[in-house]
Amino acid sequence: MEYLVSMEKPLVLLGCAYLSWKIVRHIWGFLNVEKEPVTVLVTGAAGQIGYALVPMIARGAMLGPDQPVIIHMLDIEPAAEALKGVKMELIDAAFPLLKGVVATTDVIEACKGVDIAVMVGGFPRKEGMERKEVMSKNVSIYKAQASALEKHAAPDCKVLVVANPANTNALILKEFAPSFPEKNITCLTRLDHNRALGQISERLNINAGDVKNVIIWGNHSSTQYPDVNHATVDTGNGLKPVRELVGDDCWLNAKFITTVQQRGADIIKARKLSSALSAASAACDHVHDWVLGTPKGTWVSMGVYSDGSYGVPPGIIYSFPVTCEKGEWSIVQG
Ligand SMILES: NC(=O)c1ccc[n+]([C@@H]2O[C@H](COP(=O)([O-])OP(=O)(O)OC[C@H]3O[C@@H](n4cnc5c(N)ncnc54)[C@H](O)[C@@H]3O)[C@@H](O)[C@H]2O)c1
Ligand SMILES: O=C(O)C[C@H](O)C(=O)O
Repeated sequence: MEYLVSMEKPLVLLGCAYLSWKIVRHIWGFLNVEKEPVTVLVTGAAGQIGYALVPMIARGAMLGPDQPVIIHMLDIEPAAEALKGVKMELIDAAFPLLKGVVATTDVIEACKGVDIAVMVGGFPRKEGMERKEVMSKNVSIYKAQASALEKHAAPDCKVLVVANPANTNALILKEFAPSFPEKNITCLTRLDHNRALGQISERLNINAGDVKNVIIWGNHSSTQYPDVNHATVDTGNGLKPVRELVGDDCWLNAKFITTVQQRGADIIKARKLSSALSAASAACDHVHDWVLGTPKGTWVSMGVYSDGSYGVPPGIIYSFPVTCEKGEWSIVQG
């Protein structure tokens, strides 16, 4: 009884604080007060992915339709003119959410105060190459840019590495920016995740939005393992396992897996250039879910720092199923 009486006051105070917070939020929304802009860095912004990505960010596809943004774009000197052109086009598109654009070849200016860094700068592979073959060129970029990010970005900056080999570049960034929280450095395997959703939806002739909970395990390379063992389809009449609906384990265990593993190479073969619009879209999905949260009952794939889950050696960047809440990812267990 005494215990309950002693708890009464703090509970009432907590209740009042919660109510006041709800009222302030309500009035804030009612007055339509604009949010503070979030600063997003895109490196390699004059390249193919950059060109597809920056308008998506400026339109709210990454951080939501009510979140103003400032975009910092970095590229190297030979691409400076092209970068200037991208800036001109961003201005010409008159995006209401876009509150500022910086286009620069100076890595320090680019990294200053950024809240989110999407690291696309680097060289893509050509037809017939594996992604690890661009390692010697690209890894040195990530060594050099790690310390600029560490020194000049916002302290809680979230980093998404897109440039290949993505897991390795993210690991290098983590090694060379030791004060960055490990949780803040991730790499893109959402493109592979979305490709898996796309293959299932094509096979079943349904909308990709009705398929969920595929998993990409491992590396953004041909060794990745696309897993449908827990994937489901929303049939409109409850969730059904993908395996049951597809009803063809031979396809799921062979062709489906190699198609997802080799999709990047197939696109290079067809386009003579590596994937760009799907990569940009996946980068938006990755950051969107990381910052704004994954829907209830849904996980996504992200290349994250391994904590030893599932027997994966700790300290490497590995793609796991994750859920996100309040800007933090956690590996789905079990
Ligand atoms: N993880 C994924 O799912 C995924 C998907 C598609 C592409 N990629 C990779 O993304 C990278 C970019 O692809 P792209 O098609 O946009 O290539 P791109 O060649 O069209 O553009 C890359 C840009 O990076 C710039 N750059 C080079 N060095 C730089 C540096 N030190 N700092 C800043 N910018 C620099 C280049 O000048 C160029 O403008 C490649 O490594 C590609 O393989 C990854
Ligand atoms: O395949 C590539 O080299 C580009 C990218 O990693 C992709 O998966 O499309």
